[in-house]
Amino acid sequence: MTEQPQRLTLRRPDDWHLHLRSGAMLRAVLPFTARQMGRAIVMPNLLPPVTDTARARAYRDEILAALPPGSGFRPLMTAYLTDHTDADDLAAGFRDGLFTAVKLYPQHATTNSAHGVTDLRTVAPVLERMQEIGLPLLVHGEVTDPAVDIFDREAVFLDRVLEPLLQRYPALRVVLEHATTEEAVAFVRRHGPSGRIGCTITAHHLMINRSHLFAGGIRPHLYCLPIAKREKHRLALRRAATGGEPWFFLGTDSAPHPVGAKESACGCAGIFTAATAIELYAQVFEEEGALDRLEAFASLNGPAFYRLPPNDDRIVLERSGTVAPEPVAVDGNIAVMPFRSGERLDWRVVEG
Ligand SMILES: NC(=O)N[C@@H](CC(=O)O)C(=O)O
Ligand SMILES: [Zn+2]
Ligand SMILES: [Zn+2]
Repeated sequence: MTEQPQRLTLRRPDDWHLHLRSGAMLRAVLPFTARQMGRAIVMPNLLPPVTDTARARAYRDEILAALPPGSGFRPLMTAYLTDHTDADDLAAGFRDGLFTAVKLYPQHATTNSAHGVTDLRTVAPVLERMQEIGLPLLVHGEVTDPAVDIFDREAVFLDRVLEPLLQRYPALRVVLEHATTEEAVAFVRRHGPSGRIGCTITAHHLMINRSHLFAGGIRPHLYCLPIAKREKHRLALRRAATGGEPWFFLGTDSAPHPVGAKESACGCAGIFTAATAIELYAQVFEEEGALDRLEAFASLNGPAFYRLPPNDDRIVLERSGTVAPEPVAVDGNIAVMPFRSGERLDWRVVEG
């Protein structure tokens, strides 16, 4: 039997799917990510959404101003695709290094998606431009057809929307965000070798299945979109994340909401995992006997897809473990609940 490692040194990871929000919420949650991650793809679903270069610049400035002193964290900005997106403005933002990607929210698919795209045909000129200049499209991959069962919305999206999209735009680079099903894993594997598809996997979808949402009563803090699926899907995601294939990479989809908005008759979708993101992934990789593959998933595969260099510096994790924090104060009596709050995790970040 090999001895368990006590310390783990990793090239500093990045978070390729993150919600930072704005104002007091941003100031409360950003330090957690900035402590661990070198960069993050920052989601644009604010109210109002970040739809153009002017808003993205202002949002980036707000994020930079909220960083702890001396932090080297870099936000990578995204544009929220709408029926009215201006392709020239996006292209200028990409050329100037402001935009790293464009985000597709099918209208009403998830939190703050009311301005999302109603029909992909409307944005055809924008997608053509993106494929021409190499600007990646990030997708929330769920159909919004209310006739489709919520647990099937991702799998149906792959057939009805994503496969035709990849065919119609043969050079468009796409990231399927927050994959939750074995169908998504198979889809990404099938297209992965073309080099044009990436896929983020969250820590929580590696840890919970749909039964956890109802364990002993309804668990609003485990509600997110796409919703957690059956156990067989969780196991497929674990094999994908830990299997060493380069098209799967870390994206927490950490999505903070005030506790009151979660613990409600109509609770918001989103799980706040940023406080212990890398610790959660380390735990999963160790359980799968794949700690040696954590660095590729967390720190190398994402930059390779985005054609960026990996981070130069490193973080150190130690087996002494940690306890996921108590609710994090935001403003007045508003707080946000960390995933696994109060529970013990096996690893802790000690340097970085
Ligand atoms: N994942 C979620 O459940 N919620 C995200 C939106 C999203 O990523 O779909 C949010 O902004 O709260
Ligand atoms: Zn989403
Ligand atoms: Zn998200």
